[in-house]
Order: sequence, then C-alpha cells, then structure tokens
Amino acid sequence: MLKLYGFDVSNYYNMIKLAMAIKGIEYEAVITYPNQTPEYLAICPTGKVPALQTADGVLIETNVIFEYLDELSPANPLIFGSAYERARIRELMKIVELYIELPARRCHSEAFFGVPVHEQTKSEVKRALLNGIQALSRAASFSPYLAGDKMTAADIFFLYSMSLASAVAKKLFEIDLFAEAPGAKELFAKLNAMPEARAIAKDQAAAQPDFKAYLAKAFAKT
Ligand SMILES: N[C@@H](CCC(=O)N[C@@H](CS)C(=O)NCC(=O)O)C(=O)O
Repeated sequence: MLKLYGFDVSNYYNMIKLAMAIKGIEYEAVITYPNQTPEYLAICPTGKVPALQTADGVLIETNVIFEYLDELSPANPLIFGSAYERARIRELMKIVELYIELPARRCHSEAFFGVPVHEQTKSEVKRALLNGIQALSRAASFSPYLAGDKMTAADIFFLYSMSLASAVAKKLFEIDLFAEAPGAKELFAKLNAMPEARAIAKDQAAAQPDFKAYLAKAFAKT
C-alpha cells in the first residue's frame, strides 16, 4: 500500500490527502515532521513533506505526486482534458505555488510563530503577494473553479495555499487577498465546504497540539 509521509497541519501534505480522498486511493499515513535526520533523508532527499512511498520507490514534490496519482488511478482525474487544457491546469498550479505560496512562506515565521521577519522582506512579500493574486485573477477563470467548470489539481493548490497566504496578508499587511480576485472568495468557500476538505480540516485542528509541542522542542534546540 502507498505510504504518505507528512503531518496533518502541513498544507502541502493536505493537498495530497485531498487528492487521495477525491480519487478514492487508500494509503497509510506515516506522521512525520520535516527533518534532516539520515533516516528520513534516506527516504526523502529534501527532508520535506509530503513524500510518497510507492511500490517502486519514493516520490516527492506535490505536483509530481498529483501526476503520479492520476496515472496510477485514472478515476476522478485531477489533470485532464486536451493537451492545452492539461497545460493550463499545470500553469495555474505553478502560478499559485510560485507567486502566492512561496512568497507567503517567507513570512510564516512572524505570522504563525511570532518570530519577526525583517521589514525589507515583509515589504517584498507584500508586493509579491499582491502581484501573485492579481496574476491569478487574470489567468484563472473562477467559473467557478480556476480552470473552468470542473475542479482540478489547481484548485487543490489554491485551497491550501490561499488558506496560509491570506492569513499572512491579513495579519501582517491588513490586506484581504480574496478582494483582489473576483470569484476567489466564493471558490475558497466552495472548496472548504467539500466533505473531504472538511474531514482534512478536522484532522488539521486535532493535530495542532502535537505540532505546537514539536515546534516548542525545535525552537528550544536553536
Ligand atoms: N516543493 C515541495 C514543498 C514541500 C514543503 O515545503 N513542505 C513543508 C511542509 S508544509 C516542509 O516540509 N517544510 C520544511 C522545510 O522547508 O524544511 C512540494 O511541492 O511538496
């Protein structure tokens, strides 16, 4: 059986959990925090999560795992349609990851863990997030999903990236990222209301105490 390494608070891990749930793929969850121990690095070369252990070896990188899951189990595809339509889904995923998820991450420490970020970084992130959401607004159709009338892998990225990026924007810059992209708020609510996403949110809330304990230990070591 597939083994999924990660932890329930991780947004990337939850992207794969949602993909698995939508596709009806069974797996064993191996609760793992990102780490650089030789044991985990022997499984996952970056030490990050998620990592997926398959019968043939380990796969990392969320978008790569999406592609693998679709090929492994074609039911309820995440990336589908003509060559152009499939490329558009990958394009939207990339826009969300490069221009929303990754800039926001530069400010996670201050937004979520109370560790201040340099003012220069904050000003770069604020600009980048506004550019990112505006780019997404131009590129996506929001009708109601990012790529059209069907949910795709891009919407999974959007759901879990926007949850953190919008919190960063609100907490640090008093900006409502959703206001920058008509249709984004409605899509976010629609995705959050899916039974599979609600179950994941419940797991995420339940995992918070363990995650906080893990963070306290990690910060105590530094
Ligand atoms: N590009 C990776 C990013 C995964 C990632 O950054 N995961 C976070 C947890 S949400 C992590 O492991 N962070 C620890 C680190 O960056 O060292 C993917 O697509 O899966």
